[in-house]
Amino acid sequence: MTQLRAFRQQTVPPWRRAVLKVGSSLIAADGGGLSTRYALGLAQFITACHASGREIVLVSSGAVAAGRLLLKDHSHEDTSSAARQAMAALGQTQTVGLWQRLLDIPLAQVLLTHDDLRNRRRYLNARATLSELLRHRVMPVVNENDTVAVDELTLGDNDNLAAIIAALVDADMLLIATDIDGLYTADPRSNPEAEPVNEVPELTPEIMAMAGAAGSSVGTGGMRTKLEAAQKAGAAGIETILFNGRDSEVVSLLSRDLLHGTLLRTKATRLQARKYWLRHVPAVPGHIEVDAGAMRALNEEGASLLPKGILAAEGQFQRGDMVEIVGPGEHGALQSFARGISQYNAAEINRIARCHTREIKPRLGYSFGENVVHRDDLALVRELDLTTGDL
Ligand SMILES: Nc1ncnc2c1ncn2[C@@H]1O[C@H](COP(=O)(O)OP(=O)(O)O)[C@@H](O)[C@H]1O
Ligand SMILES: N[C@@H](CCC(=O)OP(=O)(O)O)C(=O)O
Repeated sequence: MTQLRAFRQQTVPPWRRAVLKVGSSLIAADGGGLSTRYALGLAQFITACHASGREIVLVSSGAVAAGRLLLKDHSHEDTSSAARQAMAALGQTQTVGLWQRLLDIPLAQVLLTHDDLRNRRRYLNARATLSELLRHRVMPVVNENDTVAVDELTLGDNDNLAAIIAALVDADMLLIATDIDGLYTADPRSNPEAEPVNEVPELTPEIMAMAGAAGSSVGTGGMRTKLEAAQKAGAAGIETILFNGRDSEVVSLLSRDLLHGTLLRTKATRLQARKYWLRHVPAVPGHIEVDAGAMRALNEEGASLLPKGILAAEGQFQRGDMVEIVGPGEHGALQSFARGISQYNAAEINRIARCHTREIKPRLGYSFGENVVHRDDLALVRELDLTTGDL
């Protein structure tokens, strides 16, 4: 490739929690199996972030590329789903092993499919697991569960998965490490005139049209899936940066929040994005009725809803459903004052209503946590300007 114009240096917006996506091209460079060559610099970056109290969820590709060499009769031509899935299963342990060797941080392997994340209950379960891991300062290492995800494997879409995970864990930033310096106005591998794009204020169709396919034999989605990921993250109010994980200087500068790459901004704020979502997810029939104390705590103190303040649940809703929350209104009538995602189904709520949180487990035999509706999943009617509040 001829010499391209360099990206200018810019400052990375402040962040505390980020999803770092590392492409196959970085940990298993073209056909050669796993290698520490580029992973080492990225591991140093992760270590520096961890040491400064930042949290990283690592979305690491590379299982197929790593597994390919380990299959006895490995053949680059054998691209059947079953062969790629076998490679992925074999390569996955190697990939996590590689990161564990390079990092003195406890790692937890998390394998997910897009289907899992479309299912509300599994989405909540994944979110609870990831936040518990982060709370314990364990770094989740996420990949697609290739063994069962045929579509995803053909699409090879860890970029989009990383964006969904960023929204799931409420990250401040999505960091995508790849084998090229950033976004160019065209694929520089076929267009030597391509210009670097340092900053994208908004992902317009013109920007999306700049993206071409993958550049290496192991990478899959190319720039297109990275821009799609930035779009998804942006809709959730999360900004994305694209940088070259092969360039040790670029990676080391990133530890000092200096970027040589592309910053993809978003106009949505995190709060707006969440409120938008809470406003647009339809509530299921039914509600949770709370007492005056809980109503006040939710309305005035920004509290989560605990079982203690709940009087009853009405309807047949499931864990993960969006439900109305009602409390005492004027003249003894019930008033709908909030809505949120319930962590328990209606029957479970009726068994734990009025209880102290420590009673949840003894009563149900299990627990999905102390909050029936977490503050992050709750919007007050007055914030949403939804209705007059009448049921
Ligand atoms: N407009 C563009 N700007 C930069 N890279 C592009 C562009 N269009 C396509 N590409 C290609 O996308 C590749 C990165 O994607 P990919 O190979 O899937 O990597 P990864 O394994 O990191 O996901 C680059 O190497 C480059 O050839
Ligand atoms: N899940 C697959 C690859 C998925 C993928 O998106 O790959 P890449 O384009 O290199 O990020 C694997 O681990 O090999």
